[in-house]
Amino acid sequence: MSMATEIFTPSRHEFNYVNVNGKPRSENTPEEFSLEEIADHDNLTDCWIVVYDRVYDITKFINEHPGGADVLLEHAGRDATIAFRSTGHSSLAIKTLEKYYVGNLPIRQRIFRKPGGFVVSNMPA
Ligand code: HEM
Repeated sequence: MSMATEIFTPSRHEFNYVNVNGKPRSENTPEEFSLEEIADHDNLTDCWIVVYDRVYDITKFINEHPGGADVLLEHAGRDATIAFRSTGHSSLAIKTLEKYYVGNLPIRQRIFRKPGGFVVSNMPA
């Protein structure tokens, strides 16, 4: 057992999310991407955004967005939660988003969704 594993004793909830070596614990555990890593996906041919602590690869959606490609590219590689929310998107938009879900922010970088199912938004938990 490594030193890190001995020191790190996650709670029951954290156990499902956090990993010591940066890799998913299992196939069922959503992958985690840090804001630093997400920032590399910031262009028309490789575009990720964050909405409510979830990570979306919207590369294939950019040219289909009813609100235009430009507003999405302004948020490429960044958190788009405020823009997404303030535009008053419909439930169809939220459903559309789910098609492009690739993973979550690590716990330490989350704002809305905390271990234990605590959710500070009306987005699906
Ligand atoms: C990947 C994330 C996004 C998805 C899946 C998405 C999806 C949609 C959908 C389906 C619509 C049609 C209206 C509706 O159903 O609400 C729409 C409209 C719109 N979106 Fe987004 N959107 C996203 C991100 C954004 C962002 C970051 C902005 C930035 C401000 C934005 C700005 C707009 C605007 C201005 C419209 C209205 C267009 C019009 O009525 O002419 N969207 N979006």
